Amino acid sequence: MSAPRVVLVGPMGAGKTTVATLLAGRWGVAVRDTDHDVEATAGREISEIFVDDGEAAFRELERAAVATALAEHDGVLALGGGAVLDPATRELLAGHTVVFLSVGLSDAVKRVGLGVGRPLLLGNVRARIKALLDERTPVYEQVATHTVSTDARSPEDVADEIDALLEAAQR
Ligand SMILES: Nc1ncnc2c1ncn2[C@@H]1O[C@H](COP(=O)(O)OP(=O)(O)O)[C@@H](O)[C@H]1O
Ligand SMILES: O=C(O)C1=C[C@@H](OP(=O)(O)O)[C@@H](O)[C@H](O)C1
Ligand SMILES: [Mg+2]
Repeated sequence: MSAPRVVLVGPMGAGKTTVATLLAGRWGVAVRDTDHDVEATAGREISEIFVDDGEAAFRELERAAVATALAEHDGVLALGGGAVLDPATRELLAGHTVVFLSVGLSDAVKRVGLGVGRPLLLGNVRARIKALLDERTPVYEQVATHTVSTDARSPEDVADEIDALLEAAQR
């Protein structure tokens, strides 16, 4: 049975997609991102799925995408920021190496800009991110085997820490 070498979770703007790509390049393994898988399955962008069918429909596609990726992907896997809200997904994550990329409000706001392409940030981006961080941080902590802070750090620096953490865990 294969399992991802590492699964990255955390809020929008934590750098999951960016750091997953960096790590996979370093390790010479494939990268997978459940947001991309959902878009490929639906044949539409995430913002279109939200507008056309609503968030619940997106979450159902996301739940299936995460389950498939956890079962068949053996490289680096980035989840969308809200994937861990699903209890079945949290159960599936048990036993995997899961890194919570944490980010504070001000860095997250800088990184997502106007939030284009992230429908949950429509309106007041700062207020939306604050609410999501408050609500979800305990859930990220619950599923994570490791936590890495990304505030004021480059993606390369974050990837270095994950690399070192996993190497130490294998020893
Ligand atoms: N450590 C970092 N420092 C500064 N900018 C970053 C960092 N990580 C990611 N970014 C930038 O922030 C934005 C969001 O990154 P992304 O990887 O899409 O995050 P996520 O997938 O967690 O939502 C991108 O423009 C990316 O280049
Ligand atoms: O936090 C969320 O609920 C979401 C995060 C997004 O992914 P990123 O965390 O990669 O931006 C994407 O799945 C969707 O817009 C919803
Ligand atoms: Mg992403």
